[in-house]
Amino acid sequence: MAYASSFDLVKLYAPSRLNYRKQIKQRKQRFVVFSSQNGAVPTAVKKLKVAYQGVPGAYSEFAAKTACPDCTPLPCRAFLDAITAVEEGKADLAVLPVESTMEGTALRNYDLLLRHDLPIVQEVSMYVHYCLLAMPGVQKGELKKVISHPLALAHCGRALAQLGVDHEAVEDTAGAVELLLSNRMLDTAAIASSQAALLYGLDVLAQDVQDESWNVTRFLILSKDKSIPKKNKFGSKTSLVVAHHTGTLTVLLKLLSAFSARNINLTKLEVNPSRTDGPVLVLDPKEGGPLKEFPCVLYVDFEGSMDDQKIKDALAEISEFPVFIRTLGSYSCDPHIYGLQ
Ligand SMILES: O=C(O)C(=O)Cc1ccccc1
Repeated sequence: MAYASSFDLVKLYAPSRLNYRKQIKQRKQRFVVFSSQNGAVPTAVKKLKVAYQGVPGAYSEFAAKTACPDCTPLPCRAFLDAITAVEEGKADLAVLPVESTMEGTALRNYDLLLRHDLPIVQEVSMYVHYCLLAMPGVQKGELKKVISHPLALAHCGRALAQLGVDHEAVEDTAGAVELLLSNRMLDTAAIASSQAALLYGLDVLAQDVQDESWNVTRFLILSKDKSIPKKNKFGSKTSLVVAHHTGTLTVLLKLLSAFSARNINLTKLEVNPSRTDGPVLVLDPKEGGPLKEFPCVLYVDFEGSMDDQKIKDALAEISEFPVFIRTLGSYSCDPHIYGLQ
């Protein structure tokens, strides 16, 4: 299992509830010492650092370890910080959740993809099942509030309505758990994974609290390295953004005709018009800044790589139109849906 090692560590250094922060620190230190004893420092140095938003136990951390089982996950406060960590060379890769079966595209995270120049090098899809967690001994009837990541709150709307308590968004699911612990909140629950319950020593008040049992989130792994990753047995996939100032319908027709003429299979096609907060901003890596403004962009994923001639031909045909096309990355297809255990 991709993340078995982290749970072994949890057992070894199971945090006592009062001393949690200190224990986590010790856990990290012990881990580094452990690495350097086994083949000296290079083992630790060579490990890829994968930046993710959240604290240990966040779903993005599981995605990082699934994509890259030997990596050292680097917790970051916000998704933007994870991206900046890669841009500044503090991490090798960043993990970004971009869509979920229940909520569709995470537009804010897509905005980050568009505004930065970090190619997608891998995709990971994971089942996301949530638990309602509280401080040991707290009963459901004592709850006044539930806190979690906005996506998790959205995925659990029905359970929240049934509970009939307030809810509040915080940075990430595991961060919500940490907040409960550090403030000893006895009237508040967190929505997070069962692994976060284990890791932080909280009680599980309810399991599978998401509205749908089939809840899959797709994460993208970003890198600074611009070379196209090698194909695997499932072939390649490419993500593009097609931005334009003209009629969306005409651009869509042009795109569909160029792809269908070459039997290129689309796996995502989404029209994203500008929102109330202004036009969609897209970085043109050839020109650097400033960001280009568009009233509408299309998100397009398809099977094939930018190395394939028929893909190049299709894009050349679409480019006869006044559109701005940016490749977000060609990467190996991964049709597998991973679980947390
Ligand atoms: O908050 C987390 O744990 C995250 O990693 C973000 C997230 C939240 C809900 C589903 C997938 C990712």
